[in-house]
Amino acid sequence: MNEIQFPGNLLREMRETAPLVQCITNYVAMNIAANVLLAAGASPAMVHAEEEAGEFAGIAGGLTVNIGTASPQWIAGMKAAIGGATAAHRPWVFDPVAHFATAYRRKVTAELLTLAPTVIRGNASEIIALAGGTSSAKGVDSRDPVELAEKAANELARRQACVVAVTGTTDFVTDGRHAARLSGGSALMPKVTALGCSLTCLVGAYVAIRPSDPLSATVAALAHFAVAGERAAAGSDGPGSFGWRFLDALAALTPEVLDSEARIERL
Ligand SMILES: Nc1ncnc2c1ncn2[C@@H]1O[C@H](COP(=O)(O)OP(=O)(O)O)[C@@H](O)[C@H]1O
Ligand SMILES: Cc1ncsc1CCOP(=O)(O)O
Ligand SMILES: [Mg+2]
Repeated sequence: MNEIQFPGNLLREMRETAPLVQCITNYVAMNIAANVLLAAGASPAMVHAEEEAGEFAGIAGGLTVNIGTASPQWIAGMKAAIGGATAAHRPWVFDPVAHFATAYRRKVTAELLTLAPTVIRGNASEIIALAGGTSSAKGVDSRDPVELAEKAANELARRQACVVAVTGTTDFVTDGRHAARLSGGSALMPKVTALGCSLTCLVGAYVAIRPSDPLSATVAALAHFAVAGERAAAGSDGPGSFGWRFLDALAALTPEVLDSEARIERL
């Protein structure tokens, strides 16, 4: 048993405070991630230019950084934003999309990891490779089960002194001392592009609400996705209708239903 908080109170605060979240994500994800944050109750802003990203990070409650379609100018914007967030004592969340795929991605990932992310969120293949193991992935989609990534996640969390979230059929979250497994969601979720990237942005929103407890905040974000995903899948014909039903389900979810339907196993 551990101290991970129930997610309902955090969702209530999300709706009351609508935290401003600076999202530096990829071209594929920008629109869906902004809609996911609005549906959940947060206020997204996609601000990535080096000239303004650091300044903006000082007014945002949290920052998220995603290397899915990164290029040198974007990396400069990410580093400026992380510098601004760090100076303002704001949390930042890292999504290492397919970081193992090319030498360029490996280099920028190594650089960003030295800047002390508060949370790392990735799929199982990404987390296994980030911890130094061999993953089976070829691109942005995972080809490894989450269970295989749990040890890697714990090692990475201890090495980086941060929270690590691994997502897939089940999810696993750890800070290297306490951990949780979450079930729920739907097999339709990986059939809609950039839902993982959008989840990373939602982790940024919850961590903005609870910067002092990033483990509970990350669990709350994953629980919000898992319950909304399960509810949305119930009436869906396929990825298309799931996509809009999922946004509706994120918005309709109440703190009470979140607490009663979230399946969180505290480890
Ligand atoms: N087979 C599945 N069953 C239930 N939920 C899933 C499944 N695959 C992914 N998810 C959910 O989809 C969301 C995105 O996770 P994932 O697909 O692992 O990220 P990524 O898009 O970065 O690869 C998470 O909320 C995760 O729990
Ligand atoms: C398809 C694609 N290509 C580069 S980034 C990206 C989106 C990946 O999104 P996710 O990691 O959430 O599946
Ligand atoms: Mg991803």
